[in-house]
Amino acid sequence: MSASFKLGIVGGAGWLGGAVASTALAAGVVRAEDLALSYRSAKPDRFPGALWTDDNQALADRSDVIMLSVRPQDWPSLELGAKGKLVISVMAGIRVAEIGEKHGTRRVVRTLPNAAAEVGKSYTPWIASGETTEDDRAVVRAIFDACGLQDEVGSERDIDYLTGLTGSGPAFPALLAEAMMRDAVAFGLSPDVARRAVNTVLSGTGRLLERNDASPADTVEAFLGYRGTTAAAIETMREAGFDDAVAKGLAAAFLKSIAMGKA
Ligand SMILES: NC(=O)C1=CN([C@@H]2O[C@H](COP(=O)(O)OP(=O)(O)OC[C@H]3O[C@@H](n4cnc5c(N)ncnc54)[C@H](OP(=O)(O)O)[C@@H]3O)[C@@H](O)[C@H]2O)C=CC1
Ligand SMILES: O=C(O)[C@@H]1CCC=N1
Repeated sequence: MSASFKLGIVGGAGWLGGAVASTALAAGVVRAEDLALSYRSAKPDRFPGALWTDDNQALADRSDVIMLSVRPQDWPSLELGAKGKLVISVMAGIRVAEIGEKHGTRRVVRTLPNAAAEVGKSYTPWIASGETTEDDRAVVRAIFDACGLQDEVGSERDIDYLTGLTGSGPAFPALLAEAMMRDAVAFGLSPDVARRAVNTVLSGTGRLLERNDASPADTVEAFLGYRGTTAAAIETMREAGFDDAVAKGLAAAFLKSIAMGKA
């Protein structure tokens, strides 16, 4: 990877673009003076030393690496020529070939980070077009190593699947937490106590899994082994269709990602 590169984030005012910028700056992957971000509505007041612009072409012209971080429905109207430069997309659904064709480059990387990029804990799968160089790959690895873990995967089909599994992934423990919290409040706990309890369960579980790097099946098995309260709960949840609901949800996300690419 070249020692420094100029990064331009289209849609950098948004959630994910801002999260990647913040994490990449904190990790020293990019310097503030080499960073440009574009906005559409309001100019944000963050990232001192970086350039904010509402001119996407000016951003592209001053950047070596252009990250596309607008919502997929906003991408068709985005006017931006990248003239053979490295374009990294974080957009759900949009295919490598379409991105290359629209922006005039064959150096395209399609990634799918998640919201935990904000705290350096994203999982980011990615796939590169044929003309992407080893230096380009090093840039992608540097940015997304700073955001958490990254893997180059074998097919866009894998990206479509992982869009649900890990791109949407943080929403699923949040969904479980919301259901747990609603149950706790219905039981009679105060919302404050319920929220502290449930959030602590989630963050504590994340830390445990990270430290032990255990297989989830081993973790569940260890809890089932007590034949106590946890086994009573897990077996009842499974009988009520827990595993099936998860599989159906992931299948819906996979199909949605494919459909978004065809729209
Ligand atoms: N958030 C997440 O967890 C994840 C998101 N993604 C992908 O990341 C992309 C961005 O998502 P996210 O950050 O959450 O969405 P946001 O809506 O938070 O951010 C998108 C930003 O793009 C801006 N924008 C839209 N059009 C333009 C334009 N032409 N020029 C400049 N800025 C523009 C929007 O401005 P305005 O304020 O005017 O709308 C907004 O600030 C999406 O494609 C999504 O699929 C992928 C994985 C996870
Ligand atoms: O829900 C979405 O479409 C985006 C992509 C993955 C997470 N958020």
